[in-house]
Amino acid sequence: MSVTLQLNNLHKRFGGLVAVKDVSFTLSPGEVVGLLGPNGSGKTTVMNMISGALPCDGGRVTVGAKDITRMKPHRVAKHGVARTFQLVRPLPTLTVGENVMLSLAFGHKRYWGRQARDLAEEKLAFVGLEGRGDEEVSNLNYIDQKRMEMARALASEPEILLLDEWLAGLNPSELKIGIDLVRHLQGQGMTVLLVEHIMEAVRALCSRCIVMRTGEVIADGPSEEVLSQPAVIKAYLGDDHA
Ligand SMILES: Nc1ncnc2c1ncn2[C@@H]1O[C@H](COP(=O)(O)OP(=O)(O)OP(=O)(O)O)[C@@H](O)[C@H]1O
Repeated sequence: MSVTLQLNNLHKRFGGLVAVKDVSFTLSPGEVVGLLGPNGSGKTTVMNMISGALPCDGGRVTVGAKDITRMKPHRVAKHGVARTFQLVRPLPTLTVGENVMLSLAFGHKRYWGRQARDLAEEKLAFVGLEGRGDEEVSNLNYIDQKRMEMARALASEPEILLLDEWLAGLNPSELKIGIDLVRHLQGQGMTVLLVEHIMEAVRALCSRCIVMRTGEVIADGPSEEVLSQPAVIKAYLGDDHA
């Protein structure tokens, strides 16, 4: 895995609201970086623009030498970028395995039939759902839905993974499983951009954090350093705590 994700002056407005303003940063191959900020600061909008779910109004997104700005999500996936969503959105009429196979059919490389089925099983085993490909999606509890969401993202064989609050809503023991899974991906060299409010997870996984406030990046650097900056504490907790 060897590609760099680069954002240059990304900009997005919704009517009169500037949701993302001149956001620039680069993720080196294999980095796991936290994208933090209070509610409404623009994190998901940034993820949406990288993944092609939202067109940007200005700026550029590149993966390696390839400009992926304004590409549709399925084309972005083909350039090695996958994402999970804040809310798990399985296709309920398909089985667990079929949900993963769908991503294989439209991913980075295309797989069909037997090969897709085998690969889906492999991805499901990786996330801890070994042998459960034929189950109804409705059988899955919350952590297993999260696992399936991760398997779907991994099915497109990404080099860069965008995790949008993937760990949210997990209980403490599930959180540990989730953190371990991301760590495992980290060990394989995956580049990860992690939007997360759970600081335990951020501290466990991210050596670097980028913090946004009202659409702008206000800090970017080593996690411990960034998280102790007065401007960051103020953004989260208000003036009295800075
Ligand atoms: N589709 C949209 N239409 C209009 N406004 C939007 C839209 N999506 C986001 N916004 C606004 O843009 C701003 C940034 O939202 P965004 O969801 O990116 O923030 P966030 O940092 O991800 O927040 P959270 O942590 O709550 O998920 C907010 O003011 C939000 O209300």
